Amino acid sequence: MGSTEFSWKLADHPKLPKGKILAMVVLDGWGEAHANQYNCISVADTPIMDSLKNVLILLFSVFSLMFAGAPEKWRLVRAHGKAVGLPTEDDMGNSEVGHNALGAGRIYAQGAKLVDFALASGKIYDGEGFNYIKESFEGGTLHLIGLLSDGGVHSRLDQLLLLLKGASERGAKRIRVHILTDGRDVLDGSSVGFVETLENDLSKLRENGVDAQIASGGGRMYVTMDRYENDWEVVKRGWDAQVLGEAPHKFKSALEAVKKLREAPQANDQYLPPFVIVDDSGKAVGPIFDGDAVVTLNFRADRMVMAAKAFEYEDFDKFNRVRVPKIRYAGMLQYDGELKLPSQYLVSPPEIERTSGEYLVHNGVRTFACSETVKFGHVTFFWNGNRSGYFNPEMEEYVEIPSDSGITFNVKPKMKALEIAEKARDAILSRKFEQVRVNLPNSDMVGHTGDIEATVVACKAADEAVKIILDAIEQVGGIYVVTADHGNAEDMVKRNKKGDPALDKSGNIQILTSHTLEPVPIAIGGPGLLPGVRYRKDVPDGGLANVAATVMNLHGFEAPSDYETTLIEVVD
Ligand SMILES: O=C(O)[C@@H](CO)OP(=O)(O)O
Ligand SMILES: [Mn+2]
Ligand SMILES: [Mn+2]
Repeated sequence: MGSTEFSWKLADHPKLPKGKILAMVVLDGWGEAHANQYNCISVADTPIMDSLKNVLILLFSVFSLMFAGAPEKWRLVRAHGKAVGLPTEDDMGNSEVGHNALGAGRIYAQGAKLVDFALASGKIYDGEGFNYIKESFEGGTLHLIGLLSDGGVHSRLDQLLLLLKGASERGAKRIRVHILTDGRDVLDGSSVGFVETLENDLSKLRENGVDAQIASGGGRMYVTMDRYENDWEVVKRGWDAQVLGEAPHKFKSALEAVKKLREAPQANDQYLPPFVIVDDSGKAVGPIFDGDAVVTLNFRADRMVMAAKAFEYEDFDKFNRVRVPKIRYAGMLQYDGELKLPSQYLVSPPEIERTSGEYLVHNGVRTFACSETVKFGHVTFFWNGNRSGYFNPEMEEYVEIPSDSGITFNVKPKMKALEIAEKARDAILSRKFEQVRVNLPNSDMVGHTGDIEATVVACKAADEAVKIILDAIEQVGGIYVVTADHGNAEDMVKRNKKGDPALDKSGNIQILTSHTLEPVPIAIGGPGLLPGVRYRKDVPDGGLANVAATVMNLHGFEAPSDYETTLIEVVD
C-alpha cells in the first residue's frame, strides 16, 4: 500500500447499517469440547451460552425444513496453532495471540515463531540487542531470567538452551540462570524435569570451561511474572532473589530446591516460594552486580513489563530496590512498543498495525472496553496490537475493575464478572458507544488453578454476566458477538492419544491447568442484526483473525482488503 494513497476511511458495507450498538464479549478460556465430567463448561449451568448454540441450531433445523439456507448464527473458530501465528499446530492458544488476532484481523508471526527464526538463522546474534549485552561478557556475568517450561505461551526451554549455547560460543564466560517454574502452561510437577534438562546443559557448558549455573528461582505466579500492576510484591520477590541474592529459602542446587519446596502441603509449581542457590559458605551464587548483563527470556509481554520497568527505569517507586546495579539489560522482545520498553531487545516483536480498533475509531465508532485488572490489558493492549493507551480519548473509554490480589482465583471463582457486566450494561444503555467490548476472565483464571469444582462455579458466573450484557443489547436494539480467545475450562484433564484421561505412574488422572487446542464458539445475534445475516459456508477453517472483519461489517463497514475474510454474508 503506497503511503500517499493510504486512508483510514472504511468503505460502507453495501447492506449492513451503521450506528447499531454492538457488544463484543470475549469469554477467556472457553473452548468447545464434548460433554464429560472434566468439561467444566458442560457440567456448569450455562443456560445463556447453551441457548446461543442450541436454540439457534434448533431454529435453524426447524427453519431449514421451511426455508433452505436459513441463517446460522453459532459456529466454531480456530484459536490455536498457525491460525493465531504460533509455530505449530501443537501450540495451544493463549490470550496474547488470541486477542491480537481478534483485534488485528490478520495473522502475524508471533513472538514464539520470531524467536525460533532468529535463533535458527543466527540473526539473533547479529542484532543490536545481543551486541549490546555482549559488551558485558568480558568482565561481567550474563543473567538469564524467565519461565522454565516448554509451554510456548511465554517462553520455551529449547530457546533458552539454544541461547545459552550461542552466548557461550560468543564469549559469555560466566552465566547465571534465574528460573521461574510454570505448572500453568504445562503439568504441575513438570518443573523437576525442566530443571534436570537445564542442569544437564549447564554441566556441559561447565565442561567447556564456562562458569554456568542456576542462581535463583520461584513460581511464576508468586515471583516476577505479575501483570498489569496487579501486585508489585510479586516483582519485588523476584528482584530480591535475582538481584540482591536474598530469599527465604536457600539451597545448594535448584533440583533440590524445587523437589523440597514441592513437598510442602498445597505446594505447586505456579506458586513456589522464591529461593536462591548458595555455595558451600552459604553465599548466593548469582546476585546481579554492576557491569553484568541481564536478559529476560520471555517473548510474551504482559507478564514481563513490570520486571522490565524495575530493571530499566532510573526513577522507580513501586518498591524499594535497595541496590540498583548498572547493568546492560535486554528483553527477548520489546514488550511495549509505545513505552519502548525495554529499549534493548534481542528480537523485534511483530509489527501489528492498522488494528480494527484504530480503524473503527477513525470511522466514528465510539468504543468502550472493560475487564478486571488481570485481563484488562487483553481487551485494550493486546486487542490494539500491543499498544497501550487510547487512539482517540474523545472516542474511547477503557475501564479497569480492580482484581482481587494475593489469592488464587478458585477461592473467589466469580471474580469480578458481575461488576464487568454491569459496567458493560451501563455503557450500552448510555448509548454513548457503538462498541462495548469486555473480557470475562473466569473460565480461564479459575481453570488455571486446576480446581474443577471452582471452575464450574466460574463458568456459571461468566454465563450470568453474558446474560446481563445480552439483556442490555436487547433493550437498545443492538447486536452481540460472543466468542472466546482460546480453550481452557472445557478440558481439565491430560489426555492420551485416544482422547481418554492419561494416568500417571500411580494410576491417577493428571489435572490440566493449561489452555487447550480446542476451537472456540462465536455467536452473533440481537435485535439489531439484520435477519439475512448468516455465517458463510465457505470459510470452514475460519479462526479468530476472521472476527475483526466480521465485526467491522456489523458496524456497517467493509473491512480493509488485507484483513482475513469476514465470517458472515447477508442474504436478501
Ligand atoms: O496466565 C497467563 O499468563 C496465560 C497462561 O500462561 O494465560 P492467558 O494467555 O489466558 O493470559
Ligand atoms: Mn486468555
Ligand atoms: Mn489463561
